[in-house]
Amino acid sequence: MGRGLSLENVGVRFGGRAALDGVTLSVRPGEGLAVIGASGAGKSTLFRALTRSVPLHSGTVAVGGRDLYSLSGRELGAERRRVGTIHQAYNLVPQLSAGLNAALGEVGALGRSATMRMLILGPDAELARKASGALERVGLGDRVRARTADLSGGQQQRVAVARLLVQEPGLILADEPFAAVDPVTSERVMGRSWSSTAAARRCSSTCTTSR
Ligand SMILES: Nc1ncnc2c1ncn2[C@@H]1O[C@H](COP(=O)(O)OP(=O)(O)OP(=O)(O)O)[C@@H](O)[C@H]1O
Repeated sequence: MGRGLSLENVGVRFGGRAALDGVTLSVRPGEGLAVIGASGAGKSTLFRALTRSVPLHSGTVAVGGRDLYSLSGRELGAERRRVGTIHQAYNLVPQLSAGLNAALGEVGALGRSATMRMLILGPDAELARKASGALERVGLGDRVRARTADLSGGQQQRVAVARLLVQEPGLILADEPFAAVDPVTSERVMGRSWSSTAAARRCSSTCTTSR
């Protein structure tokens, strides 16, 4: 497939035990896919296979028509900028405001000195607008200046989603992005921020959506 995500016969083993075996699926641009399964079924392992953080025992993972596991370090860096991920640990900076945390989504595209300037002086007007727009989309438009540590767990999780939206990734990979968010809010955030397919709206566990 030209664009989107495609897995063919993917297998991952830990110490000889199969955590994934023969996983084949594809997600076209604009589609969302939720992966739901029992504890220990391999959802997080699938997420790690999609981010190339575990070696494959078999099969291929292609993103945008390119085999993810055959990319060089440099190519992978460029590819990672197109792929946004949300982990179960949100990795926010608690002392910084929600707005600045959301703006940090842009860091991959900024150089080191521009990042330092942003941390010292704050984001420029355009990035600040982008960050508050993303916070608005996750229902936190009124908390842009709030210290992230003072937000609830679910609000912090939404800040992590906003940071991802700032990246404007071509592909979003998320491992339980709404574990700490109530169903009504997660439905609203999904509806505003992600692909509006029924599958994406139902996504509550590990999910992928590509645009
Ligand atoms: N680093 C590892 N070393 C050894 N075994 C592992 C490792 N990571 C995962 N596993 C095993 O792989 C299987 C799948 O684990 P995984 O974390 O992917 O499950 P999950 O579906 O995400 O579970 P949960 O919903 O409980 O988070 C489990 O049997 C687990 O013990």
